[in-house]
Amino acid sequence: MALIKCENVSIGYEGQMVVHDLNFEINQGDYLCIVGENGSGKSTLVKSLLGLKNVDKGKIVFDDGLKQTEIGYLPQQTDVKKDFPASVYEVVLSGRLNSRGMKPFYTAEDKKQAWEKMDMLGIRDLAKQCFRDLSGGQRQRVLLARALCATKKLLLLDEPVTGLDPIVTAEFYQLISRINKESGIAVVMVSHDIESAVEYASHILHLQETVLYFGKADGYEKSRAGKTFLGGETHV
Ligand SMILES: Nc1ncnc2c1ncn2[C@@H]1O[C@H](COP(=O)(O)OP(=O)(O)OP(=O)(O)O)[C@@H](O)[C@H]1O
Repeated sequence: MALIKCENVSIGYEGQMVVHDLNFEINQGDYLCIVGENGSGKSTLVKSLLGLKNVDKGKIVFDDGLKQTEIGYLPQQTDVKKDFPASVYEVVLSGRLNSRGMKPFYTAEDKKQAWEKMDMLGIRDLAKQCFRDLSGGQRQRVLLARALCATKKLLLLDEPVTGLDPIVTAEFYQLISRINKESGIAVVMVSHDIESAVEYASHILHLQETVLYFGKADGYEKSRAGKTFLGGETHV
């Protein structure tokens, strides 16, 4: 059973459709990269997957016990307050907010999860440091640990490597790949880095108003959309 199934989904702003007739699904353990030109509707789709924006037509079905509030989300860097005056530990722990319900304090389990995720991402030593003093790569690890605190099933990452240098970018991709393979958490990543998308992802969703390609990553290179996009042309 799919974790998320989009059935004939159209989404727009004030009646003006940005994407239409989207059909695709995300299953447990998948690593889906959403690619497409600037303005093709990737972030709009992400907002709807997170329940922050209603769809205008069709429906998004959540299954396999996944609740929308249990998606671990790593936002675009432009949406992150980089001067946030909190420690790394506090930022990671805040990933537990959604699962806490109305409880006023973090539980021992919340704290255990935060330390576990920091260990998993190799950032335990940074726990007491202020988030705003970190490098871009360290900050992304912290935000990834926070996203992991929020989910057991699905990570949603919106352009997570923007602004990172090539070495840190490669490390970040390997980290995501390891989490996906070892813990079976499904990954949905919006990316402009099409070559890495094909290298690491299991599936590709190419958007341009509608779905130009949805399927296995290894079939994408041979598809018309893939050949054009990978070849550097912009329109299919
Ligand atoms: N709040 C909004 N109100 C009106 N139009 C919007 C709003 N947000 C986005 N749009 C429009 O929707 C279209 C899709 O934008 P979106 O940000 O989803 O694209 P994207 O594929 O994520 O782009 P990028 O690759 O540049 O991040 C664009 O034409 C954009 O101008």
